[in-house]
Amino acid sequence: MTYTPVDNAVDSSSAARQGAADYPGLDDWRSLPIAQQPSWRDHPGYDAAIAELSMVPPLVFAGEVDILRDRLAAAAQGKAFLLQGGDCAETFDGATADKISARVKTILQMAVVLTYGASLPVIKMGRMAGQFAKPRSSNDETRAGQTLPAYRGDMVNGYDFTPESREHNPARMVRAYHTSASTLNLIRAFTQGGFADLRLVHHWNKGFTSNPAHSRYESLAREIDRAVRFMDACGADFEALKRVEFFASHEALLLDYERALTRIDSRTGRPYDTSGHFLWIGERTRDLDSAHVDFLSKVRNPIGVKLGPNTKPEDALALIDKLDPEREPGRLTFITRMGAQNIREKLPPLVERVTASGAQVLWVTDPMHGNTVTSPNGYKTRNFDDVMDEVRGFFEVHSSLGTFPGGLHVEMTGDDVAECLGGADPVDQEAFLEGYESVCDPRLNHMQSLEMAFLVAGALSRKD
Ligand SMILES: O=C[C@H](O)[C@H](O)COP(=O)(O)O
Ligand SMILES: C=C(OP(=O)(O)O)C(=O)O
Ligand SMILES: [Mn+2]
Repeated sequence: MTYTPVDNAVDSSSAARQGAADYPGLDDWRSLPIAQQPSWRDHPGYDAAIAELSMVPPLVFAGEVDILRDRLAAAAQGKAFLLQGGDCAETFDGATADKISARVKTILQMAVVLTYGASLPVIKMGRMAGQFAKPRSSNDETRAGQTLPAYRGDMVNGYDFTPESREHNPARMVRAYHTSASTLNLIRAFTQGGFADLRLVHHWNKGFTSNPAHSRYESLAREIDRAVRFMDACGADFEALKRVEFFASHEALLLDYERALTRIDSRTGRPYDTSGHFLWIGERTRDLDSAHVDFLSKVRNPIGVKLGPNTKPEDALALIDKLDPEREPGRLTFITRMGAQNIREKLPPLVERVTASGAQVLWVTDPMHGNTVTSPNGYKTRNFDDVMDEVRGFFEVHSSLGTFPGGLHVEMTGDDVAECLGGADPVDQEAFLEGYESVCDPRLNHMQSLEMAFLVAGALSRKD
C-alpha cells in the first residue's frame, strides 16, 4: 500500500479507548434490533475476547481511511473506478502466502486490464483481511438427519459438521483479528516491496495455467512493457510505478468485533472502525432502524450498502440521509446486486431518484449475489453468462441515465477453482467434484476474473 505520509496514527492509548467508550451515540446500536448475530453473549470467553480486542493495535490507520475516502470521491465523480474483490468467506486455514499472493496478483492483473483499457485510475480493494463472518438464510443446517447451527464464517464457528465445531465461540474474533493482521502484513509487503511494480506486469501472470484470458493478458502485458521501455528510454521517473495503494474491506456484520476495534482518531477526535479501510452493510442487515445502520452511521470510514432487487427509491434516500447526512463525496457507496433478470428494470428508478436528490453516491455493481443458483448436482453456483449479463446491464443503465458506473464488486480467487459455471474455458458441474473449495458462495476463478476485467474495460472505454 502506498499512502501519503500520515502523522496521525489512531491513538490506541487507554485514554483514547476511554474516549471511544464515551463517544456520543457510538453505543446506541446496542438497544436497536440486530440481525444475523452469533449467540455468544453468555459464553465464558466473551468478556475476555472483547477486552483483548479493545486493547490491540488498530489494523488500519485513520489517515489511510481518509485517503480512501478521497479516492472514492474521485470515483463518484467519474474520475476513477473501484475494483473490489476476494473470497465470499475468508478462512483461517486459507490465509497462506500462496493463496493471498495469488489473490493479490489477480486483483493487480484485473486492475491493469481496467486501467489500460479504460484510461482511468483504478482503486484496488480486497474483500480481504477481515471477511470472516457470514449472514445466512437459515440458522441451521441438516445433514443425514442431524441438525446443527449453520456455518457463519470462521469468526463465529467452524465449517466441520460437528456440534463442537459449530458452536459459536467468541475467541474466534481474536483469531480473526490476528489472521487479518498477518494477511494485511503480507498485502502491505507485496504492494510496497516491489512485487506490485508495474514493470513486473508479465510476472503476475506466471504460475497461472495458460488459457484464453491468460493469453489475452500476455498480449496486453507486452504492450505495457513496450510503453514502459519507451518511457525508460526517455528518462522517465518510475518511482510511482513501484508501489500501489491497496485497501482492505469486509462486511461489518459482527458488531461486537467492529465496535471493539473502533478507536478515536487523535487528530479529529472522531471514531474510526480500524478493522478495515472500507466496511459495508449487507442486504440482510440494512434496515434503516437497525443496529448495523446506526453503528456505521457513527464511524468515519467510507461505507458501502448492498442494495437488492426489493430496494425502493425511498429506502435508498433514507439510507443516504442516515449514513451521509453531510453529502460528503466518497462517504457512501451503493453496491447493487439485482440479478441479471432484474437490473435493467430495478436499477433505473433508484439511480434516477438518488441523482435527482442531489446526493453523489458511488454506484458499484455486485453481479454475483443476485445470480446464485443450485446446480443439478447440488452445488451453490453462478453462471458466468448471468454474471456478465448483470455487468452489461449495469453499464447500460448508467449509460442511458448519464450517470457513472463507478465500480465492480466480485467474489473471486486467484486459484484455479471450479465454482462458477462457464467462461471461455468452460467450467462444468462435473468439475465441482474436484475443484469446489468455497465454504460459502461460488467465486470466479483466476481466468474468469481476468475475462470479466476485459469485459468491463471494454464497457468503460465504450468499445463493447
Ligand atoms: O455471501 C452471502 C451470504 O452469506 C450467502 O449468500 C448466504 O447464503 P445461504 O443462503 O447459503 O445462507
Ligand atoms: C453476504 C453478501 O452479500 P449480500 O449482502 O449482498 O447478500 C456477500 O457479499 O457475501
Ligand atoms: Mn457471498
